[in-house]
Amino acid sequence: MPSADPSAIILEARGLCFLREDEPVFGPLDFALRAGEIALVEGDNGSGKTTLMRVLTGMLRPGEGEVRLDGATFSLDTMAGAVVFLGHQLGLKLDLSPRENLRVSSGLYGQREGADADLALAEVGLSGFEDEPVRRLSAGQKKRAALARLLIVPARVWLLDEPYANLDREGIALVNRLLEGHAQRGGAALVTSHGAVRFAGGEPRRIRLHA
Ligand SMILES: Nc1ncnc2c1ncn2[C@@H]1O[C@H](COP(=O)(O)OP(=O)(O)OP(=O)(O)O)[C@@H](O)[C@H]1O
Repeated sequence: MPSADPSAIILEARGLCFLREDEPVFGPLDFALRAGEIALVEGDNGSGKTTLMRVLTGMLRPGEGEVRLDGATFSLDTMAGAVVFLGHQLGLKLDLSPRENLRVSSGLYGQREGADADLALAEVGLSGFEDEPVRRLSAGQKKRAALARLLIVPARVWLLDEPYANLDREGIALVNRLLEGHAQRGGAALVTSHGAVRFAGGEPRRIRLHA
């Protein structure tokens, strides 16, 4: 990951809209996320927070406007490996263990220099559960297993849809710790949350969606 250059825009949306049956779900939306920045995406139920995340990963095509990564127009090629999405569906293979799931993730998205699966699992509080099939883990432990992926893959942009859901107070602090470390390494993140979020670094940037 490059060192943090606070002036470098990593992810940018310009006049971004998503249309469903010609009706806008959100937008037009403009924002620029720089290295080391974390922004909270806010909006009422149904305002399009999850849809925005899906557009930014390339799973959905924007109706209008564009997404830029490092100044280049979005394409699945430029996003691959640079962006990681953690959504309501955690993307875990239930028959595999947390350790095996991390191996699958690094096979698909690459591995950050110096990343270590067991250290990542210890950091998210899953020591002793490394080899347990994921289906036997609690909802909070499953969430932690998915969060460990963030410590393994090299992506500079994290898109986290409701990362605090199913987590206790300690888990919420863990998410904040992961975000803080990511920002310090020069990464950027967009986070949605229904609850109040307290980032250790103070008030987060806010991107507001209107239903
Ligand atoms: N697959 C779909 N087909 C049709 N409409 C959909 C689909 N997914 C979402 N929608 C609609 O698109 C709008 C935006 O949904 P989205 O899930 O992005 O909102 P959200 O802000 O994430 O909501 P919440 O806060 O409730 O999670 C809503 O009106 C929703 O009903």
